[in-house]
Amino acid sequence: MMMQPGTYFYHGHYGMQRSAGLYGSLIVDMADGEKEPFHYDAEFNLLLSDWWHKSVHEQEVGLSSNPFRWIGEPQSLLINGRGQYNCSLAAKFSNSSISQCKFEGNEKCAPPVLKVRPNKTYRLRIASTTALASLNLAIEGHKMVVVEADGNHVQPFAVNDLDIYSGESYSVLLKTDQNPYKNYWVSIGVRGRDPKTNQALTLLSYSATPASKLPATQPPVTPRWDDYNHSKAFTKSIYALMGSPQPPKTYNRRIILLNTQNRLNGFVKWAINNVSLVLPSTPYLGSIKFGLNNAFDQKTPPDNYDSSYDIMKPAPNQNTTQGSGVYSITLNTTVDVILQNANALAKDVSEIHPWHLHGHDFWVLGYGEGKFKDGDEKTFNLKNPPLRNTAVIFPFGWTALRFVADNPGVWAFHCHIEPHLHMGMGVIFAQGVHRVGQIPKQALACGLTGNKQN
Ligand SMILES: O=C1O[C@H]([C@@H](O)CO)C(O)=C1O
Repeated sequence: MMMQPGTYFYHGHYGMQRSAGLYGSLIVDMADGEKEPFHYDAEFNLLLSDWWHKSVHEQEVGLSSNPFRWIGEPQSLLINGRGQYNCSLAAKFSNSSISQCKFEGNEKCAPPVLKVRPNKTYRLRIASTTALASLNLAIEGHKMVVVEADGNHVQPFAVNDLDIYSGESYSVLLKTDQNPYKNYWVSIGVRGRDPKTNQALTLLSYSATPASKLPATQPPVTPRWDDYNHSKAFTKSIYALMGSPQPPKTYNRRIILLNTQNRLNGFVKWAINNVSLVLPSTPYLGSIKFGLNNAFDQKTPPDNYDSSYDIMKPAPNQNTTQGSGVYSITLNTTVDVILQNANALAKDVSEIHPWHLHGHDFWVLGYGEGKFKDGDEKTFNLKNPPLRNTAVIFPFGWTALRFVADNPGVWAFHCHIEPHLHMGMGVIFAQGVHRVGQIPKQALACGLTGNKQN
């Protein structure tokens, strides 16, 4: 497979392996002789994540229990797998009840310091593999120019801070044009949920200044967690770089996916068009290729939801069904997906969900408030929508995506919040499976395909 140059990461996808720490960065460089459409002198790579003290096993058991036990907010935010718990680099500025971390240098938990030379341009590659947290990153005294999103070039734009949701990646350019005799805070905080987690902090440290010299200033303050206008303003500033592939002008099939939080015999679930995803024990690819119809439930999930459903209120009937969630898509057709957010179980609550598609990029055609309705497609951006593989839905809103089903296989499309996927928040797109060649033996090893050859 041809890999598109850019900033990516990999992770385990079985159970909640990603929450347990099974992930890493994956950077694809430009081919020899090819150049990025922007210049930089050096780069840093920041993979962001969140961390709980409770084991992932205990988290999974809690989520699958009746009564339901939610995982709560993370104990730490991590930068390249490193973070602090009961001390903070910036304790004296942020919260007097926590103590200031004392670093001697080279501690395992110490975050990586970004050591820079003055008057250079640095590329920061930033990716988020958090289990839950939506994040905001800011660098004291420095603007960032966004140039890449999920491996695709975007129209450069300058920001003071950047929102990043689980599953996403960005590259930003940073000019080291400030006083080189000072160090500057790099701060990461939680967005979209009432944060109970300390900021993650590290330093942008100019070569003339030792990293041990902490700034005397307050680290950048993360925008209020529920200031969604701030998040929307950032998200809606992202456009494809001129010359990027444009979307087809029309679609063959439109699938509207209602996102709801539900109950099932007292268990708490998430469901899409009232189907809560349960992954079968036989992997889909082999069972579909070999026509093993009893390997998973063959019921086709609906392409839409009941038009009388009031997305602004808790559902009158909170029950959901469960299923294998497989949408069969005709190969090489254009599919529009409208992700429709709604009120969760509790009154006046609707959360952010970053949706991630395997096997494809999609164009993000637009966002809207309330319920998607006929005529809203007139607001779609068909000229320069960004190509991405992850896009958020905001509380009580919708997000419209378009993709061409040109990659034979079986692909998950799911909320990238790990506990939400575990609770059923995803669907499956199957396309052109007869065109898939040899399936690796390991991918047939379990369930009904256990002794299949192909
Ligand atoms: O899926 C979730 O469950 C909890 C809460 O809704 C019920 O405890 C929460 O904050 C989620 O995101």
